[in-house]
Amino acid sequence: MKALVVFFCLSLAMRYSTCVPKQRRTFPEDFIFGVSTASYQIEGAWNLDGKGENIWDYLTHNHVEAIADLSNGDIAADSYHNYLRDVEMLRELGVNAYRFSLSWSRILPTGFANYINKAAIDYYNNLINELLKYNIKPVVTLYHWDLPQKLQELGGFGNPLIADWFEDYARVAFQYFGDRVKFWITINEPKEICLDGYGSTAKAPMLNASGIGEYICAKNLIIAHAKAYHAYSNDFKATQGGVCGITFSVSSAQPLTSSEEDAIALEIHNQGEWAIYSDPIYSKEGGFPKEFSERIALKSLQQGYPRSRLPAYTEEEKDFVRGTSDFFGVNHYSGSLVSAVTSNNFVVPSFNDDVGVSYYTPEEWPRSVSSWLTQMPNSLNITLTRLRDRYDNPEIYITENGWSTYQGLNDDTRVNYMRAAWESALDALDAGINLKGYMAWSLMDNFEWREGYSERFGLYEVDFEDPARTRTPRKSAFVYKQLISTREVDHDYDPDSQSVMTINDS
Ligand SMILES: C[C@H]1O[C@@H](Oc2ccc([N+](=O)[O-])cc2)[C@H](O)[C@@H](O)[C@H]1O
Repeated sequence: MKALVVFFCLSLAMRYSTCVPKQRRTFPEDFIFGVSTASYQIEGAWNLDGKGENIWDYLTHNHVEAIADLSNGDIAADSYHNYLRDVEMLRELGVNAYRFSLSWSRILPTGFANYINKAAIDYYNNLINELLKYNIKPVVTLYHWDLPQKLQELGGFGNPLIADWFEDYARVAFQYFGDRVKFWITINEPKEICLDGYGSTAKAPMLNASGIGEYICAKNLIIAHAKAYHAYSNDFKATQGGVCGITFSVSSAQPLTSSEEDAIALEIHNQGEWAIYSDPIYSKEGGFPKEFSERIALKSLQQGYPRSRLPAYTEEEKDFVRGTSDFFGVNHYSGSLVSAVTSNNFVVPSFNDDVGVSYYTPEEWPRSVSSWLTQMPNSLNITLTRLRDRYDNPEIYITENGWSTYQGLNDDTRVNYMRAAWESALDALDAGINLKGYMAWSLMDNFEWREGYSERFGLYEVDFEDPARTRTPRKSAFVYKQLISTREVDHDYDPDSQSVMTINDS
């Protein structure tokens, strides 16, 4: 009888794929499930207990109009005072990792390592100890965009000395927290720091040195990362036994057509968007990607510059940087189709003009409330496959992945997006991609940079009108909790967004 049913189902399945129950696949036992946040976006306490000013404090206080809702991160989710509740939320979700960042200017108020702020050390020690009490692995980012303002006034990532300043800061972090922190991420998203902050006005410090600033930053930043990596591996790794790496934002891109021109456009896009940051570390050749470098060199000459706007890596620098990461951190959100056909209406010089491609997102792809974030089918797997093929299957952690909504607890669009991402991650695992963990962005609503609080990325909603900054789980929080406890994606599970979260500590 059973055989008959299976036969009946299988033959029908050829026409109606829904007849056969979808096979549930399982994430590996040792898979890391976490959530991510960043210091400026959640901590608040912008000037308490000796913290120094950073570039987001400076921007939001001196150019109020730069933020969509005229807000700032002065209080944000007030995690400086609410970290115990934050850890309680992590226990509710059942995650085994929490990615957060250290505020450089809280630890070193001047930016330099001449003076260490004890209150900052106490704050992060308390948070780390609370996490470890519940077996939650601290995944610590040293730099998530909040540069001390004093260092910005000295040029920030435009000044090659940033590499020394960053190494000094990293050493302080390793020294004070490395006995308990075993997973370090030096820098979050080089592209957003350099292109948005130095090549345009999308993020602080809004330098807008278009076509030049982003490339100077690209090299200085990666050398800074490498200095911190070497400091860790030379002086801390043997005794502390952790890993150290870096995280890139890598969106998903496919060619719009099967033409050779679009294939070339896709490769140039990939080189410009992320490989100019990751090739120096992960490619065998080292240094900036060849075609992109040649393209900028040629354009620079045509534009009358006596040398390329993209600074070169010396052979010594290439050797210093190559191999400086124990894993590949990926922040993945969105995707698009890339075409060689462009309007050529770009500012000159600029990164957009240098890349010279155009982007298309089909109408049917779901859209979030963020202009840049759409749900491309199978996008995570496309991205991970590309990284596997380019860099010989490195160990990969998804360090951010998430979706924005407006305020409200019923976040079905986020649930759909995350389930699709998890299925895509399972596809990647099935294909032998060396994926070790997934961290959702974000644990809770927070200050979304120039969008302020108008775009919400939290699994937990934060009431920013409430002085207590009450946190309430959204539907997606329950769905993520279900995924973590079963390690399977259950598309039928439909939690009531008002249900109460419980803690099942093991
Ligand atoms: C929502 C989070 O975005 C991260 O940054 C970005 C920005 C843009 C893209 N993109 O694909 O265009 C990806 C990631 C950021 O790291 C985090 O802080 C959040 O703001």
